Amino acid sequence: MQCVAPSSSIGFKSLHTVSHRIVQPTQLTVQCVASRYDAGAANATNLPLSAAAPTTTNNFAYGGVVKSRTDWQSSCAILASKVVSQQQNTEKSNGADNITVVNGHTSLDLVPIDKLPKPLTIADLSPAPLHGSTLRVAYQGVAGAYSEAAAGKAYPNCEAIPCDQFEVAFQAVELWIADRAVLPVENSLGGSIHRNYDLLLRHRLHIVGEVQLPVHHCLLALPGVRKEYLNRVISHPQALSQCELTLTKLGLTVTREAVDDTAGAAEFVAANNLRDTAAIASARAAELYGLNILADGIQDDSSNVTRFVMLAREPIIPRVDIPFKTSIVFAHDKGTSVLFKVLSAFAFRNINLTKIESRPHRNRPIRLVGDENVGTAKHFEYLFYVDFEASMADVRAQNALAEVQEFTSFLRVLGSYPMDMTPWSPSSQ
Ligand SMILES: O=C(O)C(=O)Cc1ccccc1
Repeated sequence: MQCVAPSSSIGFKSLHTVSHRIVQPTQLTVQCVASRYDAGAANATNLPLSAAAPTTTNNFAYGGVVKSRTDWQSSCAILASKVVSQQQNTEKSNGADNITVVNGHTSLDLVPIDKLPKPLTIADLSPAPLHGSTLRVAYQGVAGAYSEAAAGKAYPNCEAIPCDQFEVAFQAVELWIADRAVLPVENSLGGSIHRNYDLLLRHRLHIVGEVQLPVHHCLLALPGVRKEYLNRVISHPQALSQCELTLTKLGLTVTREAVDDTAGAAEFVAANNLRDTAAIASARAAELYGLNILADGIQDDSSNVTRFVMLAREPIIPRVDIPFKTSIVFAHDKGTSVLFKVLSAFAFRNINLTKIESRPHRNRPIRLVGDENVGTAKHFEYLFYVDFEASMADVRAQNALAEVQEFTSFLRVLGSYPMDMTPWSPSSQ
């Protein structure tokens, strides 16, 4: 995996003077910092993309399974037109003048059979980047963040693009600066990352994949610093909570401070030469920012794993020949036992649920239930996020969702995507 910013927008500045503020949401820029620590890390220490203002897209107007199906149909149509144009090219190549069309270029040379372009398979039918062949994957954080590792696991030869906020990673995809965004959504120790679920709703990106990444935390400090010198530990809030017990066991009952990402914490310690502060981050972050590993594997549970989802502008075509998962979000409609009815729609079809999560419904916080005799009862309104093990190409899933729609006031399919089936092994990530 490469860790570079798009070359058109790279600017070299010193770590202390660089400004990477975006003036308008439509003018995302990337700046690359020549590393103070070592020349080899220069690529890896790109300053993240940043944004001035969050978008205010209202996804509720867009929600609904019918709309999502329409989306699928329109992307199928686009992809079908790609296939047709490929067929037309092939037909051209079989024409009387024997001109072969290879990757859009015509050639009068005879091409050996093994060099002919391979036919498209269903796996090719995900939108390809328009500029060159390297997939650009936006993640929140700086080089050495776990999200960067997740991007590399999902797309081994990708170009990872650091962003200073998740909002920016989303916008980078929406504005075609990146092809995918990677987003941590839940952790085996810390539970769901709620803010990121809210982001999924506020944007129109589709989940096109997932990866589960074993997370191995290290306690990092400047060379020569010992545990006894520390009076502060900084990291991403999830990392701090995943290491809480171990930190206490190590005698580190010092102040904890939350920062945006683990590798950013390591970079901060190094850049500011902080001899009283340690960071919780990966071994790779230690290497990149010239820090020592004071303690290795400090997560409270060795089976610490984080689930990330991959987001794209277009959905992928769902398949039934490999295990697929589908993620949906819905809101209650009027009536009783709505959640029971919704979950039964899956249970009766033997569709396994892998996740259910409720979040307060921000746009409609309260539901009034009138009763003339007693008064007006008020309930909180919730959005429910459900993941189930079936593809949207599976008729069981289609029927279940048609039924779910009857009981819900809002339903959106966030994506139907291949399940991460890699064997589980705690790693040294
Ligand atoms: O901060 C990071 O490195 C992230 O990618 C977020 C995160 C934090 C802790 C565990 C997994 C992911």
